[in-house]
Amino acid sequence: MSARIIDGKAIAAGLRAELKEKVEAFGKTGRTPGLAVVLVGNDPASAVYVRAKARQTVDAGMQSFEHRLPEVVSQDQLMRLVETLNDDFAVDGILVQLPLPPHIDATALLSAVDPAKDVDGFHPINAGRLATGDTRALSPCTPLGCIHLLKSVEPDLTGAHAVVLGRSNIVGKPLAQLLLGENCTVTIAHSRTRDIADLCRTADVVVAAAGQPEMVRGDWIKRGALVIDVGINRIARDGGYRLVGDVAFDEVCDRAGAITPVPGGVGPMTIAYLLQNTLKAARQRSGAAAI
Ligand SMILES: Nc1nc2c(c(=O)[nH]1)N[C@@H](CN(C=O)c1ccc(C(=O)N[C@@H](CCC(=O)O)C(=O)O)cc1)CN2
Repeated sequence: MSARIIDGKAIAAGLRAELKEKVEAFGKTGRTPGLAVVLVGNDPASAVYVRAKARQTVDAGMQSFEHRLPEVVSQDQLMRLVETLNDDFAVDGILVQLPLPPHIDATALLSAVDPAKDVDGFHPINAGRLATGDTRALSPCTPLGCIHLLKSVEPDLTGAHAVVLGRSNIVGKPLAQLLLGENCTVTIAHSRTRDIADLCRTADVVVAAAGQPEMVRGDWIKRGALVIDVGINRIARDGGYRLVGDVAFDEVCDRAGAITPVPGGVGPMTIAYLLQNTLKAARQRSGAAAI
């Protein structure tokens, strides 16, 4: 059996088309949603993602504000920029692109973002809202994208055993909360988990967000399980570079019921949900009903 391939690129394009119509409708209230993105330093991958975010924001009919700062920017300068964006009425969403240089205290900076504009969903208030099931939560974009991809194959995940590989604040922990909200039984596994392959073999859903190239092997996967690959790893192969996920794709394809590819799986959904969160923030700030 070969797994169904979940086409995140196409699903994200569909989401953005729907969003554009909602943005147009929101525009009738007299406002255009605005997203501010802060990029620090010269990381080439971050520059690509920020360019894609700005382009897709404008394509969706929203305003894009880009702030590029040199690698040597100070914590104080960044804190002041965030405060300025918090106070700017035209800015509905603020995103600080990660990773930040090591001299920056990312936790302090992300906690300075107004929770109402925190379209990355990284602020402790939004993490708390997600954990308590508060619908006002702005939740992290990659986990939202993962849930959407899973539900495109299996709309009702009730009772499924989901194993999340990785416990980051950005993906693993919020994804576990979202899966609980879908009535899954959730296990979070990490680098200290024992017998991780055996654990995965009990899973109906495996989400790999461990940052380890091709860590999940074919014989870890129960036949018919759904596999979501969050990893994006650039590895040297055949004299060049190749993008691979945290899942050994060809092996897992032989056993899984459905699987996301890398590239073209979870990645495009992250930006689609950033745009969704920006509209949600704009609507909540203007007192309109949440999307
Ligand atoms: N503030 C944030 N920083 C980072 C986040 C985030 O959600 N918020 N996530 C990642 C980077 N990221 C968005 O910022 C992101 C990563 C990958 C993709 C994507 O579409 N990837 C393509 C492959 C592109 C390539 O060739 O590299 C794919 O998977 O098809 C979009 C967004 C870390 N930082």
